[in-house]
Amino acid sequence: MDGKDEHVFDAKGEGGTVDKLRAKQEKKDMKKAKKKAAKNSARGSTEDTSAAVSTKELEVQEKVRKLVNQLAIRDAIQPVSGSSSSQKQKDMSSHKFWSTQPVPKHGETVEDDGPIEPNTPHDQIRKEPYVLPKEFEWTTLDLNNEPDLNELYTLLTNNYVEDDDAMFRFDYSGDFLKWALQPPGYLKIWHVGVRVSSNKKLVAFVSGIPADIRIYDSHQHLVEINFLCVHKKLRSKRLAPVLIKEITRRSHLQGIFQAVYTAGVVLPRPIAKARPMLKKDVPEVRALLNEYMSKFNFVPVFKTDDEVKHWILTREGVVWSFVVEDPETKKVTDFFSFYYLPSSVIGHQVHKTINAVYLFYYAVKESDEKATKGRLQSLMKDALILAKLKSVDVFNCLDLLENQLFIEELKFGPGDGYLNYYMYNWRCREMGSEKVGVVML
Ligand SMILES: CCCCCCCCCCCCCC(=O)SCCNC(=O)CCNC(=O)[C@H](O)C(C)(C)COP(=O)(O)OP(=O)(O)OC[C@H]1O[C@@H](n2cnc3c(N)ncnc32)[C@H](O)[C@@H]1OP(=O)(O)O
Repeated sequence: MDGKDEHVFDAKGEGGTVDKLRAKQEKKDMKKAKKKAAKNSARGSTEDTSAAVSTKELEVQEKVRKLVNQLAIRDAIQPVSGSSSSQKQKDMSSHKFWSTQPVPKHGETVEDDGPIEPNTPHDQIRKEPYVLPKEFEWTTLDLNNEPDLNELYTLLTNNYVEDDDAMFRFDYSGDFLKWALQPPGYLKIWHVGVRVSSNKKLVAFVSGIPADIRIYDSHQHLVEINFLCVHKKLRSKRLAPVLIKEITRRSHLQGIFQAVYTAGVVLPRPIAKARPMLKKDVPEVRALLNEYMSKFNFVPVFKTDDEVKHWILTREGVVWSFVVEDPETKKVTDFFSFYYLPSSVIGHQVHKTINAVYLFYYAVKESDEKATKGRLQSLMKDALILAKLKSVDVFNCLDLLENQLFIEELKFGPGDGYLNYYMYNWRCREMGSEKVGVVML
């Protein structure tokens, strides 16, 4: 790492609440966009004039972009094919890091399921953190501490996942991050950050949360890895492998040797019957969800009501859940949920944010596919209407669970990318997306 990096990180203190930081970021983006517009203006018109003249045109362009790009970020995470370097599958020998890890190799045929390497005995697990380049130091973030949360928000909002054209970047809110990273049983030591030693600026992060998963017939208590992020100015310096090794070490110390991660992306019932899920619905929703999940091969196992309360129950501005109950028995028959994850529009003069929601967990209770299809279509229509009422621009979903039963009929625009699901230190047979029930944030 050369001395230039330290210079770059002579950051001014970035205090304030997450909202203030967001406003500050928007101001910064606006300034940048204006500068860019002035630079691009062929006639050399002033910044204000060029903005005024192009506003209408930009709005039209934006509408089209919204439609075309609603799935672009997902594609950026893991595109199917194409010419950009991020889209190419490297051969195993050129994966300097991944070729050393217990993961199945490209092209390997897997016929049986099980760990790839045995658990390391506790006394053989490295006790000291991995060594970072000398300018950096490890930090454990405390997300209940406002400054730590703000720093994480700032790092991610400026450096996390973008689409290929660098037009949009995920903008996870502080509340969302707390929800995603503090489920029941979470461990602070799995919120791993890297700071510049000289000025303590947070420049990289990776997180783990505990999760229970069933994959085929195997129930596992494992770690779910997410929010791996390295500051843009520090890319391609092999910091990511050190972060991954460190979160692996911290998982091993807790006796956990498997991980899951992704890389890359209504029936004739009126809306009035899909009422917000209440605390009292938690036990029924848990039972319904676990039962519904039994059809799939790779699913979360909600062991306690607390987990359902944490993950599914509505938190305004983060996640919404609705249940349908039988008017006579008052039993919950179906439920669905979606989470709110806006994307920043990078450097645009007019539009700052795309308000997007993503379909999260749902369950329906029907005996055959035809009935399930009708039921799901009706439920998802309700979900779309409810999202619209919340001023959402885009409703996204993947093609996992039974989403194929409504995607076409409800006119979802197809994406052309895939979100790849991975298991660490676990070999298992491949499965189609219709067998996947795990939804990751
Ligand atoms: C038992 C417990 C186990 C726990 C651990 C389980 C595994 C968890 C795995 C992590 C799950 C994360 C889940 C999420 O959060 S997915 C979200 C990932 N984050 C982003 O896309 C945000 C924007 N990008 C960045 O911040 C950086 O580009 C990142 C940090 C992604 C890489 O930084 P950088 O660009 O500066 O690269 P480098 O020079 O340091 O390192 C290059 C090496 O890193 C490999 N690489 C690149 N991207 C990813 C990626 N998304 N997953 C795994 N590996 C990745 C790459 O193939 C190469 O290795 P190899 O090809 O030479 O071998």
